[in-house]
Amino acid sequence: MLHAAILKLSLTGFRSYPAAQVAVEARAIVLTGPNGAGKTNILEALSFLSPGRGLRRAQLADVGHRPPGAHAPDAEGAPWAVSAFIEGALGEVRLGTGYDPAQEGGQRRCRIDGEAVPSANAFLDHLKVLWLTPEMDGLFLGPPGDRRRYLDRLVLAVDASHGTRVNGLERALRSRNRLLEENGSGRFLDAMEHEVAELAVAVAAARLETVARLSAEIAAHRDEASPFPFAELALDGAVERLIAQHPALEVEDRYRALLRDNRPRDRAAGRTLEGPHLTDLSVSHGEKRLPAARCSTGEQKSLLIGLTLSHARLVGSMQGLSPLLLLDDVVAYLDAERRAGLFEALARLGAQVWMTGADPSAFAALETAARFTVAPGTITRA
Ligand SMILES: Nc1ncnc2c1ncn2[C@@H]1O[C@H](COP(=O)(O)OP(=O)(O)OP(=O)(O)O)[C@@H](O)[C@H]1O
Repeated sequence: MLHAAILKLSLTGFRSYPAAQVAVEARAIVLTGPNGAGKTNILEALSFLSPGRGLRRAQLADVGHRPPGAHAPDAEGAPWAVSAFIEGALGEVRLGTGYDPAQEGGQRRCRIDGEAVPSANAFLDHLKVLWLTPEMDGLFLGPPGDRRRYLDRLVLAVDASHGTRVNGLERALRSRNRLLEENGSGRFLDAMEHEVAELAVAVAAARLETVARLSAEIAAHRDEASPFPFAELALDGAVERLIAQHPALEVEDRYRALLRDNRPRDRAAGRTLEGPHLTDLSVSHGEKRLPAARCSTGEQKSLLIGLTLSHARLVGSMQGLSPLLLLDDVVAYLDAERRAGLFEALARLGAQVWMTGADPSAFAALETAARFTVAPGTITRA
């Protein structure tokens, strides 16, 4: 299998970095430095080499560099850019992305080898970026929306058109809700619900397919010695239930009928009360057969690490190219056995992995890693 890799990364006006450059040739990259030094900022920059708002789900205007002590920035923020020379699915290529409030629209701009592309979706042909951050620790206890977003990122990495589908569904639902509120004509509502149902079934089917593939990937490796528990996954939602119970050809009609029947209820609620926009991803600890939310904090963390590794294997085997992995502050919290298990799993995966931590000694066992020291505004080879 081929392995995607960042060869060179350049940041301009990005978070704590007025300008920074990093050249790497290793499979494992370790960034260490004190709290607040700017380690996560580097991972965030890499996460912008994929669709979406990066691993912090940031507003574009917040990302541009603010010099220390500067007055509060204006709402539009400062321009910023991330550029990476990578070895990807189609060979060596330069991916560039950034934001400039002076440019019309204030959208994120993306380029491949200097040529503008419509969106970061185009990056998926070259590179998949997966991440695990401390903010995801609460995933199993938090609201379903967080798990749905997590699920959709899992799907997006194996099915590049999923983002467009999900956005389309959200737009169509907003239009339906507006029509209901305005007491729009039945004919318009019929047409809108037709669109909602088509997109809803496509979104639910793509999620179910990814969950099935991921479950198969987990099952294929569950007998391997690993310090990370295997996860059992399921989707809980109205359309998923229809897909499980009825022939594929009937599902869209049935969901459309449900929407029609629910009009009075949905109008009163001001939103659509059933559909894949409310689906939940349920995760259980495989050996213990216990919902993840009832596992200990450490077990939940281990489950997430195991899921991330399985997902990375799945993405790699589907694309023939292992993804880039970003592990923010993951290693420090693991005991020695789990740490060794993680390093072994990463070596087997072969993917390029960027890891952060405050304490360099946590990474001592990674003999071939490229090590960098991060301080406010700078990143230097250790
Ligand atoms: N737009 C910005 N301009 C300048 N500095 C910023 C901007 N956004 C965030 N920062 C600074 O970046 C720093 C946080 O960086 P980051 O989260 O990468 O730290 P870290 O090294 O990962 O820390 P920890 O070990 O605590 O996780 C903070 O000091 C914050 O003030």
